[in-house]
Amino acid sequence: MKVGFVGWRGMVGSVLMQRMQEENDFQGIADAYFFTTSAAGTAAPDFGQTTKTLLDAHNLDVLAQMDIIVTCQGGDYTKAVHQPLREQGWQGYWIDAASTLRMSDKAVIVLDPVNRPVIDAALANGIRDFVGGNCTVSLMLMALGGLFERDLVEWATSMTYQAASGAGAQNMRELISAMGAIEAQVSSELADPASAILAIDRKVAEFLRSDTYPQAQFGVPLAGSLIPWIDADLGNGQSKEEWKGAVETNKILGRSAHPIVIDGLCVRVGAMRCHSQALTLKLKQDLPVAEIENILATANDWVKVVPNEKTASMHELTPAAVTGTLTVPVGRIRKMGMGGEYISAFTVGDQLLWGAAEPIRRMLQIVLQSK
Ligand SMILES: NC(=O)C1=CN([C@@H]2O[C@H](COP(=O)(O)OP(=O)(O)OC[C@H]3O[C@@H](n4cnc5c(N)ncnc54)[C@H](OP(=O)(O)O)[C@@H]3O)[C@@H](O)[C@H]2O)C=CC1
Ligand SMILES: N[C@@H](CC(=O)OP(=O)(O)O)C(=O)O
Repeated sequence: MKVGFVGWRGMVGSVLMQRMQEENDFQGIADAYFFTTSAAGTAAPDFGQTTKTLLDAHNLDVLAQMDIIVTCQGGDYTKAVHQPLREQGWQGYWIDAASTLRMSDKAVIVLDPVNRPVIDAALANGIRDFVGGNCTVSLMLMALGGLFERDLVEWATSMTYQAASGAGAQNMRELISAMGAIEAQVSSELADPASAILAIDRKVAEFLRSDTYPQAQFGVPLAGSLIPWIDADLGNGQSKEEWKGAVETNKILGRSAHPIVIDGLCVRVGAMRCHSQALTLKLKQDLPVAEIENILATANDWVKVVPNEKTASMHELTPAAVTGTLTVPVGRIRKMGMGGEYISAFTVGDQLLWGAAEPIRRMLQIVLQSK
């Protein structure tokens, strides 16, 4: 099988390459090819493949020679290349991290620990386009998939705390720069234990509202603040990120015809690469918390139920604890005051791993093993 990689050096692509190396995935690929939109003909990364130069990612004739194309290049690239390639008769597998094709009837959203039967049925039916889900959706389903799998959820609402990485590499840099810039405003006052906290606070507030605060990427301050809107304004009061929560979840679960109501608010916070979300779920039954925890804990190999206690929650249920790992902890599970069917949950996950690269990596393995 000839496998072409596009977008391998971007943030998501780099995490994908890192994971493929960790899992020795390249050993199972007879022929790997690396593409570029900017530097065709220069040296390719060395993952043991025979072709050592980068190929032009816009050359349809070269792309058409691939059996599988894996792209983390982004939605504009998918828009420019996917349809023309299909129109010229290419029958290969297209595995994509971008959102462009997710809601297409000809594409499946992949998250195999949750929807392997949907993926297998699609492969059997000749589907060739497989797309990773929105990071927030994938992480929510990795955490709470057990309840959805057993059809126990009547409705769910999520309030998210999304990391800077979801907006891109430059946004992560801006967050760190802004953190440093805030500290620099008041470093002398901080060094003096006798300085007045309200004077420090006033200086920080002035800086947050000033033109010198670094905000070229986000447009407004993130460090020392938050941004209660992610992605496009759909014009109906909902953000596109919030819309994805419902449509993608139901598509992943293969129940778009009988959708579960899912809605919430998506908020950007000053975390680096872990998305967190607080959920309220109405279950169809009044189940004991221990049974709910057991259903969640046994749903896949990566979810980890954190006891609803202060110490465990503070140490195990945070971006600081989870970043860079494949573990998806879920905790703060308790019955809410509204009644026995209403439960709360809080979950954290690395949005570059299960939120982006890992479902793509695993889908490539599934296709390779199906041949
Ligand atoms: N960020 C996220 O959280 C998620 C992103 N996605 C999807 O993945 C797509 C890619 O996202 P992301 O990885 O953040 O994008 P990046 O901006 O990091 O990378 C995209 C491309 O930019 C080019 N590029 C230009 N300059 C550089 C540089 N200095 N370092 C690395 N690459 C550079 C590369 O293409 P070339 O080599 O051809 O020049 C690279 O493949 C998104 O558009 C989105 O569709 C999906 C889920 C989550
Ligand atoms: N929108 C997500 C990141 C992302 O890339 O999402 P999508 O793959 O659905 O475009 C965020 O900002 O956190």
